[in-house]
Order: sequence, then structure tokens, then C-alpha cells
Amino acid sequence: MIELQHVSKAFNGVTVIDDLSLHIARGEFTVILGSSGSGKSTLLKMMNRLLEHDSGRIVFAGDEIRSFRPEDIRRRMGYAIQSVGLFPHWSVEKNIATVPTLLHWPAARIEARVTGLLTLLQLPPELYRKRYPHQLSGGQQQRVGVARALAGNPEVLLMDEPFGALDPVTRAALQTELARIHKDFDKTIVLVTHDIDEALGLATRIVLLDHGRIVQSGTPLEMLSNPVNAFVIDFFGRSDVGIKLLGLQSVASRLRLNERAAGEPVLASMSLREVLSVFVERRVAQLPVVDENGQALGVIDFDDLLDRRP
Ligand SMILES: Nc1ncnc2c1ncn2[C@@H]1O[C@H](COP(=O)(O)OP(=O)(O)OP(=O)(O)O)[C@@H](O)[C@H]1O
Repeated sequence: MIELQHVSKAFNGVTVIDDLSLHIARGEFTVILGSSGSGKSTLLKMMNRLLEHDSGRIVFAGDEIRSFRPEDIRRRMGYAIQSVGLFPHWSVEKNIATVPTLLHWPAARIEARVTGLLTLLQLPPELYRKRYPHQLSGGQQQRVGVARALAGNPEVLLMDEPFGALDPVTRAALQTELARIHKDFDKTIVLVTHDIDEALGLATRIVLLDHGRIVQSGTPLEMLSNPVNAFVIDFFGRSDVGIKLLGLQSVASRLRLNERAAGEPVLASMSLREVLSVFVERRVAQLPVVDENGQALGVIDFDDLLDRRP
């Protein structure tokens, strides 16, 4: 879907992206991780030509990105950023409608699209469509920013710290919504963050940058279980890597079928990290496991947390 071939970029003679090659496949949720100044935002902005690359090639859907007209890029790639960038004198409705309006959609289609997106992002349309950005909380503004990025039904969603500066509860809720949008609408998403847990929770693939180069790229599990060097180990945190690994696996993966245990059941969809907490809190060795409908499935045993299966 997006292919970067030997791409470099310098500002004032200082190289920020250094001979970087990367293939982003259709439908993938790629998270670009790295410390401050490693080049994450620059990399993202070159993908939609907010910044021009100095050398190398960036190919989108078969063509070099420079050959696209700006309005075509805006239609095909949604862009959401931490500072949201909503137009302050425009209503929520008009903000979300930015790209559909540029594309000359009929008014009825735009109205239906705004209603659909507000509903998707859990902002009741009748309450929010006529409001102005200053009448929204920070989290609501970020939701509107995500809605605006999605409005033109882009093939790709580029997001630069879209949930930064939010409280943990709102952040978790928006992450859940984004994961749902990725799954339900089969979007290709590229998200920049420096939040390791956000990356591990959302990514199908993580790209770890340092000084404008890719140090390692792989699934969250690969990054944690097969780090290529000490930088990767340190970046993900030496001390709690085991806990993070448990966070990537579900109770369902360790289920003992056809066994039964007493007590309050846990959900099969829970992560092993969450169930570890339940084990410690309740001081038990086994917990009954149920599905989303409360149907008994089996048990999970404390010892099974040490299972070496990935
Ligand atoms: N327009 C610009 N002019 C000059 N230097 C720039 C410009 N934009 C970015 N840089 C520099 O390029 C480097 C990479 O910046 P970039 O914003 O891509 O990093 P980042 O990994 O996204 O950082 P952060 O996590 O702090 O947002 C930094 O050293 C930054 O100062």
C-alpha cells in the first residue's frame, strides 16, 4: 500500500530520516515508535506530502507520492494529530465535513456521513453537531479530529499522537474505538506514538526508529520476545517485559477445557496480564473461565501463565 525505498530527509543539513526502507501492507496497523526526535513525525508527514522527501522513493498504491494531486492525497489518506487542529470558528459538523465538502459530495450525503461518524465515535449527533470546538472537552475534540480524518472514507489513516494529552480512561476508550475501526472497516493505519503500551496494544506491526533509521520492525510479540539488540531491550523496558508479554496473550490461549473451578469467573478474552492481577488479588490457583455470554468454557491455572507457547 505504501512503500518507502531508501528515503532520506535532512533539515538544515542535519539528516533526520536516513536511507529508510519500509513496506506498509494494506490493512496493517503499523505503529511507529521511537524516542523524541527520532524522526517519527517526519516519517509520517512524508507519507502524505506534508513534507517532501529529499531522496529515495515513496510509492502509494503503485505511484510515486509526488505524482499525486494534493486533493487526491487528502481524499485517500486521512490525517489526525495530537493538537487536533480543528477550525475554531467552524461547527463540529463543518469540521468533520472538510474533506467531503472539498470533494463536492451532495449535502444529504455529507449530513448522513457526519451523523454516522459522530455516532461511531460516541458523540450523540443531536448534541454535538452544532457545537464549536471550544464547547468540547479535549477528549471530545480528539474524537472529532479522528472523525474528520475518517470522513472522506480514506484508504489510509495517518495519526500522529492522536490521543496524547488525554487522561488514561479517555485514552483507553479511544484506543478501543480505533482498534474497532481498524477491524470493522479494514483500514490501513499508521500511528506515531511514544507510548509503548499503546503500541503493543494496537499494532499488528511495530516499527522502532532511532536517529532516523529502523532498529527493528515486527509484531508486538516479536519485538518483546526476539529483540535484535540492547537498544530494543532497553526501549521496551528490561524489568517488566514479562508483564508486557502477558498483556499480549489472552486467557483463551491457556484454557483447560472440560475442567471446572469454583468462584467468580473471568472472561476468555481477558489478557493474561489482567488475569495475573486477579490471581494475586484472590490468592487462588485456578479460576473458572466463561465466554462473553457467560457460558462456562473451562479453567485457567496459575501455572499455565508460565507456558512457553507464544
Ligand atoms: N521543520 C523542521 N525544521 C528543522 N528541523 C526539524 C523540522 N521538523 C523536525 N525537525 C527536527 O527533526 C528531528 C526529528 O523530528 P520529528 O518531529 O520527526 O521527531 P519525533 O520522533 O516525531 O519526535 P517527538 O516524539 O518529540 O514528536 C528533530 O531533531 C527535529 O528537531
